[in-house]
Amino acid sequence: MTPSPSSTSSTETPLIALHGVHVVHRARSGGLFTRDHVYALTGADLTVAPGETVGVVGESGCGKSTLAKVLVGAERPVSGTVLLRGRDLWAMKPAERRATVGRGTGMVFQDPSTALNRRLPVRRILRDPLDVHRHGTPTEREARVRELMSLVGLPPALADALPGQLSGGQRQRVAVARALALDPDLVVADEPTSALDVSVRAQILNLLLDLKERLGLALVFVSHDIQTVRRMSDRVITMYLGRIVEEAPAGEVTDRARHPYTRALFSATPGLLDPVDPIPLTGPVPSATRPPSGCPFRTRCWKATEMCADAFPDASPGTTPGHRFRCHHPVEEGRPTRELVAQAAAVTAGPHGPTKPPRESP
Ligand SMILES: Nc1ncnc2c1ncn2[C@@H]1O[C@H](COP(=O)(O)OP(=O)(O)OP(=O)(O)O)[C@@H](O)[C@H]1O
Repeated sequence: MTPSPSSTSSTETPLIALHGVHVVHRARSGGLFTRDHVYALTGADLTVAPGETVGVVGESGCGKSTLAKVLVGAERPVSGTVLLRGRDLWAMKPAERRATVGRGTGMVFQDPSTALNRRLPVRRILRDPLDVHRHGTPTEREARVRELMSLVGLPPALADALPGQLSGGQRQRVAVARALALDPDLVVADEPTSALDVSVRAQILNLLLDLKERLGLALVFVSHDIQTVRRMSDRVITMYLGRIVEEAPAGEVTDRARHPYTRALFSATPGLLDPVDPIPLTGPVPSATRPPSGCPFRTRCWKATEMCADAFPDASPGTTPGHRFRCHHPVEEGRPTRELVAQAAAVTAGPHGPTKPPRESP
């Protein structure tokens, strides 16, 4: 999508902007590289404004984690630019990039058990980024560690605990504190609660929202849990097979989304819409090593025509600011989901038969 002022909430410089970003991996099979390539992210354009919360949804393997890693400079695009406060990350020398990314962004990963060094006590885990980036004096670093623990609700007594001695929720609080150590403007949380017990998920989500408000952070939140993404975000990005196909204000994304895939995805989320069957789609998700030409969703889309095979559509604006979609045959404005279910059911009985988009478990 061509970046436009509509993709940020105001005319201020975006905190981070991706322009035409492509990420391609060598495919692996049984641990060995093959000759195939995985098109993990294709032509991604995205801006995040200071203080904004952007949710990212899409089926497994659509490129959400890749997008998250690109945003924190952990994945180098094969082409395209990543601008942090207007500065091109990949045009910088490595040391400058590490410093810029380290101070400007923080990342919270899915599983704190693997993301934290098991041999280091909490105090050392939190000091590490401060030491690496030579933040203040040693005394100030110790004070910052205490401040971070208090910020995320960890009692000081846990400073000498090892990750293995903490509960899952406490470990994720340590991971959040580490992401905040250098006072970043942007935190990217990639499935921050999916490895946690259901009972502590809400606590971690509330912590992230609270910190975001108190510290004025921008938050990019990747999750399979569509309900939560919608509740937490200002804007929701829908991805399909490496492409950003729609971005919409969170209040619009359920039944005012214009991309057929977004509508199908949300129709398959239990409890989100009035009782309505999922929109049936044709066949499985194609392989990311051989994405269909043009619009990658066309092989499953009930609205696809020949033109969808020719070119990936340009971005079209929705009627509200911040709403953009890429579809040759968008869903008509305001068309109820139940009518789309009937429409799709009438055309998806192809050779593969209709399939439901998979229900992603929270
Ligand atoms: N390092 C890598 N080497 C090879 N392929 C990769 C690598 N990282 C990701 N991929 C592939 O790139 C595609 C996008 O992966 P990514 O992890 O970004 O998707 P995702 O939407 O986050 O998936 P999930 O929801 O399952 O975590 C997938 O096909 C994945 O198998």
